[in-house]
Amino acid sequence: MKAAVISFPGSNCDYDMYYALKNWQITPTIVPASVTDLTAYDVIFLPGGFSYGDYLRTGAIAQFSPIMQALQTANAAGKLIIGICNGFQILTEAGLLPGTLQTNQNPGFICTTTALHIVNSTSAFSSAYQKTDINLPIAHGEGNYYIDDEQLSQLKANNQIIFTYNDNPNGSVANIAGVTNVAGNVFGMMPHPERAVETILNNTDGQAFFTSIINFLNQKTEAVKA
Ligand SMILES: NC(=O)CC[C@H](N)C(=O)O
Repeated sequence: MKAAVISFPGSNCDYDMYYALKNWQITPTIVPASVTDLTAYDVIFLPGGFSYGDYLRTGAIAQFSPIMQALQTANAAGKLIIGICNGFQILTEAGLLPGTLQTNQNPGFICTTTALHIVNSTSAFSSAYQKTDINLPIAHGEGNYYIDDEQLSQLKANNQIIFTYNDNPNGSVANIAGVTNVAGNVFGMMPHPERAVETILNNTDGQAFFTSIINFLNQKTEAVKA
């Protein structure tokens, strides 16, 4: 199983993600945002950070990177595309995920651990969780998820909301922390599962996130073979 971890100028969680993925049956490669072909990869991760210094608006410049056309192609092929924090911001800016990430309701950078509720436990990103509530680190200044009422109804009707905050730290509409696209192959979340994969980190609640993805990819491979 091959994973691309896209590195934008200003990404700072690319090696955290690379390190986390190495614990699973997955071979990660750091791929610069100047690359235009992602066909070699089974799953694509957009890590956290401050791509292009968060200038103009977070993710606003990254959406014009050469890699974005390859991401659109990967999406059309139904590949899993996962954005964490800044990656989530980039995916909304690029129109690959609905909604947008705004400045936190109380402006300022929040760096803490927060409780999340798993709303949809059957997705490719949550199916391995054995519990309904988990704790994950957050670290962002623009994590306030906004979506209008009409699109929010669609998110709910299609089960696209995967994680919500128990104690909404940034003012997100409907406490939303992580969503998928309609097809369920593109996912973004503000919290950082890659920072919660080992006991030495004092939090292993991110493990089942990666296990869910691996299980999904393995089932997909088995289905193709059959
Ligand atoms: N950890 C991150 O990815 C930072 C996210 C983003 N640039 C913000 O501050 O909102």
